[in-house]
Amino acid sequence: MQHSRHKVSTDAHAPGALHVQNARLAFGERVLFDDISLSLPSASWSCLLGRSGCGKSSLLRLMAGLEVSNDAQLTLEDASQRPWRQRIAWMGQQDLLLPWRRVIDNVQLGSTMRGERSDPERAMALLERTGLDWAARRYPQTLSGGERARVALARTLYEQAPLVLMDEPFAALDALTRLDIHERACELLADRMVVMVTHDPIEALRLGDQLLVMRGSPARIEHFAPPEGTPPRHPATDSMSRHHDDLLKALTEQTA
Ligand SMILES: Nc1ncnc2c1ncn2[C@@H]1O[C@H](COP(=O)(O)OP(=O)(O)OP(=O)(O)O)[C@@H](O)[C@H]1O
Repeated sequence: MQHSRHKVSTDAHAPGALHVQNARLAFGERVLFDDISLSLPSASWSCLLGRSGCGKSSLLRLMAGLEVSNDAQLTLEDASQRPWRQRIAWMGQQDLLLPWRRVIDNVQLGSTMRGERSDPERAMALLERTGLDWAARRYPQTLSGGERARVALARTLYEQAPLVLMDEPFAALDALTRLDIHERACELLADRMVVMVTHDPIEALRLGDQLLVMRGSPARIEHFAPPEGTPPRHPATDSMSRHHDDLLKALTEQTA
């Protein structure tokens, strides 16, 4: 499959970069993280990894404006100074497809829920691009897990949001289906800024322009150099194996 992801500059000052600044989140006495700042270059994937419970999903939710703690803060800013909250799409581990709506109606769900006019032609074009045009009139429960994940991807793309936040979106899929959806997601999201939480180092090494390892308490973010080459990188190369070993070491090392 062809994909159009060009080499991404991870220069924080590159035009179009989005800056996450002064992120802080505490639940009562427990400070999950404090003063985290990072930059998301335009048209790039940033993969967020770290031990279970370190705060990855919480940081993502905070970016999406979904975090509920009273002690939470974060600034999202780019050169345009336009507000970001309305320009974010979310894709989680559960596909959340409504079983009583046909696939094409699930793709257009966002506009339906906002009371906006739907665009069935665009929804259909997205289903074609995810290889699911044949399933447009079907109901979600008649599809496989991988097909449902592709519908969820089409629904995310339908939103046309420049920032896409993904919380382990492919975790429930088997390894081969995951490799296939990596290729599709990489091509289809090539022009977006993606932040993806994942537990899978291979997934991060395959897709990430930027690898962010979260660790410590309160958690900090450390940058881990991605393998050479343009995503989606082939999973079985010497370079991938080396980076995999190093990334696992970084993930399992205790911080001082
Ligand atoms: N609303 C909440 N109130 C209190 N504690 C919370 C709340 N939400 C999350 N936490 C705690 O914050 C910590 C971080 O949770 P979070 O889901 O962000 O971790 P994570 O790194 O995504 O973990 P995992 O990889 O297991 O999904 C956990 O210890 C969790 O119990």
